[in-house]
Amino acid sequence: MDKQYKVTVLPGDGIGPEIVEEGVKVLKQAGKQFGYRFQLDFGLVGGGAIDRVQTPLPQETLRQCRDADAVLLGAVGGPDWDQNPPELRPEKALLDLRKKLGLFANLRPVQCFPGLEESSTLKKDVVNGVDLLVVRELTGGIYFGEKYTEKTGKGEKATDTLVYQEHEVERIMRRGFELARKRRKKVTSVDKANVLESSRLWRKVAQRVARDYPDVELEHMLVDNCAMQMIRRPAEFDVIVTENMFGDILSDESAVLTGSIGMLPSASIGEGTKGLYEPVHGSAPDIAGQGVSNPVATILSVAMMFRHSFQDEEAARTIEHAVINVLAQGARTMDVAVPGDLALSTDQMGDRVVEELKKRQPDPKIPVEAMM
Ligand SMILES: NC(=O)C1=CN([C@@H]2O[C@H](COP(=O)(O)OP(=O)(O)OC[C@H]3O[C@@H](n4cnc5c(N)ncnc54)[C@H](O)[C@@H]3O)[C@@H](O)[C@H]2O)C=CC1
Ligand SMILES: CC(C)CC(=O)C(=O)O
Ligand SMILES: [Mg+2]
Repeated sequence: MDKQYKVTVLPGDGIGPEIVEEGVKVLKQAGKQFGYRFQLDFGLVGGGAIDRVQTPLPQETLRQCRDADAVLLGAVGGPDWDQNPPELRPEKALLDLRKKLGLFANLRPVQCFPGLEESSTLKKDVVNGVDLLVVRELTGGIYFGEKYTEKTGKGEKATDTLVYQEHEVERIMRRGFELARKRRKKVTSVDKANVLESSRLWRKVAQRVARDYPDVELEHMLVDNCAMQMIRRPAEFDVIVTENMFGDILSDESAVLTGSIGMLPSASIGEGTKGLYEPVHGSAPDIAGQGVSNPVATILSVAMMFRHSFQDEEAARTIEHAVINVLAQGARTMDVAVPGDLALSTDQMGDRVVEELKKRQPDPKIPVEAMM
């Protein structure tokens, strides 16, 4: 009897549709190999939704996502909508979706895969062996606080507020410690406690939660220092737990460790198994429509979907190994190619992963300890 799941697919804007197409290919192939029957529902989101139905997150899309076991999203945004008012910004769809689905934990694994050390602009011995996980709080902080602009005698004044409640910090911190337990048992809690009140609460909660995990080491690091250490000695990090905006910025920075932002997947999860899976990058308007974008971040996000939403570590691992193998064979899209490489197009890269996946039957020798 096949395992049945509903997956809502939201391609979005810019390179979104092209990378999602490759993600769906891999989803279908892995589904075939591991005994799944998927119901795929495609929906509108972001700029495309604004153009069609005058809202970035249509009610119908929200319903499709609520109804699904998992959501696969490409990216939203682009210059066409940059001058829109806040309610009509494509990015608002993402914030609303995360909040309304209760997806407070954003997991962003960062690994430098064998062979890609050359693609990083950092020295080989710095990126060698990098394997860290950014656990980013996703439904609080400055992205969700009250914001407004007012006119004053001295010109316009703009306000954004950064608010965290203790329970919001506690649940993300616990998630980070639980994940660290399955990894190398170290949590780096990143804050700006020398300046911000919300960071002082963050640090206090981190210390309290740490008492329940005596087997996990806790270190605190200020975010400015973390930004430096991440490209100075990245292999020393295991799990980084941090608030929404710091996590957003640090995870883009970590792309340098992997060779490209096109290599970074993410899973946004809450209390249950429902999740939203999307690459860390945006809609890349500068390369959209050329068929040169890297679909690996989206494909690895599909692997995370198998791991978290379908609780299928073996299928997740098999997809990840297929990616690792094709990279080891020299398959590269433009963003990770080095001089001498013949860069593959987006769909050629997706096809290579699918072909590699077909070769691998479920492999009992794959270690089952969780990657994240
Ligand atoms: N989750 C989402 O939907 C996100 C959306 N955005 C939106 O995307 C738009 C563009 O934002 P940017 O700041 O330019 O960030 P971006 O991540 O879209 O692009 C930054 C750079 O990375 C490159 N890049 C990104 N993904 C790539 C891939 N898969 N393969 C190869 N190269 C890739 C781009 O070509 C660009 O040079 C904006 O409207 C922004 O608001 C930004 C971040 C996240
Ligand atoms: C609202 C998004 C565009 C924020 C972002 O850059 C991200 O989640 O990575
Ligand atoms: Mg971002």
